[in-house]
Amino acid sequence: MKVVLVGYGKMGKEIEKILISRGHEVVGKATDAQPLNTEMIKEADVAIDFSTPDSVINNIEFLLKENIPSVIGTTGWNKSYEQVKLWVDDQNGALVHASNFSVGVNLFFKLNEQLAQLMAPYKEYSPGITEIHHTEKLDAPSGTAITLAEGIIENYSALSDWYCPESKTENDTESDKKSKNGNNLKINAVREPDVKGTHLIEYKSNIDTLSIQHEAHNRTGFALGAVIAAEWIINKKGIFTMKDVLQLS
Ligand SMILES: NC(=O)C1=CN([C@@H]2O[C@H](COP(=O)(O)OP(=O)(O)OC[C@H]3O[C@@H](n4cnc5c(N)ncnc54)[C@H](O)[C@@H]3O)[C@@H](O)[C@H]2O)C=CC1
Ligand SMILES: O=C(O)C1=N[C@H](C(=O)O)C[C@H](O)C1
Repeated sequence: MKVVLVGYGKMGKEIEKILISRGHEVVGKATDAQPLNTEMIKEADVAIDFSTPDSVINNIEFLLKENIPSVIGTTGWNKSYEQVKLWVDDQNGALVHASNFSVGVNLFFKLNEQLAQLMAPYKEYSPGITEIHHTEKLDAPSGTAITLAEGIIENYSALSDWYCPESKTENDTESDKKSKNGNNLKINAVREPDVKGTHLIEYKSNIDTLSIQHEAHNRTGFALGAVIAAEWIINKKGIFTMKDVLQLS
């Protein structure tokens, strides 16, 4: 397949290696210096976007108008989800998005939901999420941590929402940062040099702590998952997630 890379940073470069190893061709690379344009997508079968929270919505709108199926890995745009869904429907387009494209994290999402169901009756335990990423990351909490929080909240009736004291990009008002009432799940967002992505779920009581963790050792899993999603989305119509690609629903 012929692919346009939208964003050619840490992830764009990793995806290029996987594309070439699977016999695909990169026909365009959009960056902040050279944004998407009609010339760049002329030959493309599909676009893979790992850009920035500020640029991704314009990129999605452009790709839908140009009828190019897209894989969206960029995080930090959850508040625009309903708008994007409408655009996909209106344009009869094709888009697959995921806060995390790695197979390991998608299995971890399932495990997280099952653990929340198991823990829900035991009120002596308090759940919490910690995510650790590299210091260049623009959004906090991570998209993966938000998906994990939603998975807990859906299966754990004592919780109604999440909050993150270090919140950036979307929930960045002072009231969001302080909204730590009893029904809210705390996400700690930690930034350390060169960390690829670690997510820790803990249920703490006075007696003990139960925990599950996913730690990415490199970016290969994210990139491979995104390429598998690109191979899958061609000739489909609608809005999908990695759950659909992996048939984990
Ligand atoms: N869903 C997943 O599995 C994963 C998602 N991500 C997400 O992917 C995104 C990118 O991550 P990195 O590659 O680490 O960031 P990065 O900072 O290394 O690269 C970002 C790229 O976006 C480009 N860019 C900026 N404005 C643009 C525009 N208007 N049009 C096109 N490109 C533009 C920059 O020039 C740069 O090449 C982040 O939102 C991150 O959270 C990262 C890893 C895995
Ligand atoms: O920015 C990153 O690096 C990552 N972002 C994604 C997220 O926000 O969850 C996925 C992964 O954790 C790496």
